[in-house]
Amino acid sequence: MDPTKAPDFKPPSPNEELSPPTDPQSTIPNSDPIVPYVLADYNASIDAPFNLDSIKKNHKNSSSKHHHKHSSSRKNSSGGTGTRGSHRSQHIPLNASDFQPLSADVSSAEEDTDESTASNSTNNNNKDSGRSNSRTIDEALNEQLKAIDTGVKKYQIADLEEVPHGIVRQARNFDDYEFPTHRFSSGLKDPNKLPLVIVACGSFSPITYLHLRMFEMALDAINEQTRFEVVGGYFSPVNDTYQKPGLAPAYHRVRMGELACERTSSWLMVDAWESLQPTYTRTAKVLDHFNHEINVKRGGVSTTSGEKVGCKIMLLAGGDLIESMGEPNVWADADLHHILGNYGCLIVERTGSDVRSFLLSHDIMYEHRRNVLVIKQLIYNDISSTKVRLFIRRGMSVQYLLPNSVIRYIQEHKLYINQTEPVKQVMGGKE
Ligand SMILES: Nc1ncnc2c1ncn2[C@@H]1O[C@H](COP(=O)(O)OP(=O)(O)OP(=O)(O)O)[C@@H](O)[C@H]1O
Ligand SMILES: NC(=O)c1ccc[n+]([C@@H]2O[C@H](COP(=O)(O)O)[C@@H](O)[C@H]2O)c1
Repeated sequence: MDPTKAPDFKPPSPNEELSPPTDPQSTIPNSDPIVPYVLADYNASIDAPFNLDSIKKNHKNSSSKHHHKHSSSRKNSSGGTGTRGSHRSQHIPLNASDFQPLSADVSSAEEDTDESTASNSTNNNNKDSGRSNSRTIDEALNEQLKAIDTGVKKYQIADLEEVPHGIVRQARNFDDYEFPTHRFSSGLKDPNKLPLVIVACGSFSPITYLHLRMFEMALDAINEQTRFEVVGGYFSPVNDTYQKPGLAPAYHRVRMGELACERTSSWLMVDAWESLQPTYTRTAKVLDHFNHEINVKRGGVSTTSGEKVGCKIMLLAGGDLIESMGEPNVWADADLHHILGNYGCLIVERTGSDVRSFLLSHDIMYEHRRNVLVIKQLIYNDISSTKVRLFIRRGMSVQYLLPNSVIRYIQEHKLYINQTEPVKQVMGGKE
């Protein structure tokens, strides 16, 4: 847990500012904030009814603004949105009156806007637009409500545990490393959404059902509360030089992650890049690596029309990790601005941590609050890897805390049985 123990960790001295990663910020897409709310609006629904006429008006205004601003440089990450980029899909509404039309209305609204010199005949076709638009909206809303499929979705069924099938493996050394994309959706399914990749950094020693659940909770929150579409999810196990007590060798942690992802999920992957680095890599740099692989090397993600757009990358973390951002000398301010401003954070609430109060009290977090989505655990899960390691050491059952394939791997490789972590620390540390 304590990065100050990493061999290359240098606490920032009062006179020295730890610089953010050196990757050019220009490669990070100008993605909009994850949460278009201010805290005061917290319970307002992003999908509240909207006024199509005002959308058209706003869209016209903003499109003309876009034409002028097209070449303008990137805005301050904490600043407003909606004026950057000329493409509709890069616009995330900030106010209820600013919402995009439902999918059924997008094309007509857009056609109207794009053809700013629209002929009279087009206008004539739309002469009873007020009435027909509101009818269309109601119809579309009803259709959408009907279309919300209830029940367990096919992709959520975790029945792969006992099915014998191969595991996509990451290389054991950096020379053979390849960025895993076998479950990455290269294209968006919804024309109204923006692509998002979720990255969880941590020890994962071992990976547990809580770590896997975190992604599912994040997926639900993103689908329900934002205009983003998740196109991939990655675990990035920390490097061995992190030297946290109980850290199994990175090779094993990566393999356990792969087993867990491949056998219980249909969309999660493990990226070994961080674990294969010669030294500890700060989280800001890890996110830059994902940006490089997805947005620089692959050019982003295709929309339904085949055009490529930049993919937002967000850090998924538990409340404890976020609270560590307030501890002295653990995170450099420049890194926090980089992570929260250029990427963003999905924070899963953890028992015992008051994330919302922390968000209010932490200046940098508060500054970037629109890029932070706090995810409430509706069913509390507090499985701790530390306790799992203790149970294994004591010969106790860990069944139903982690996937069977991971339990078998631990048995086969005799992991965690000879650990020397002080029991007091294990039992006291997470409470
Ligand atoms: N109970 C929990 N609720 C929410 N997030 C959690 C919980 N446990 C771990 N996390 C998050 O999972 C990520 C990976 O954490 P980590 O590998 O340290 O798991 P852990 O179970 O806390 O491990 P350890 O017990 O070894 O510290 C971190 O972002 C951490 O905040
Ligand atoms: N300065 C930093 O970049 C910094 C500080 C603390 C933790 N972290 C990361 O957070 C994660 C913490 O994981 P644990 O909860 O397992 O300790 C690790 O991936 C670690 O690299 C990064």
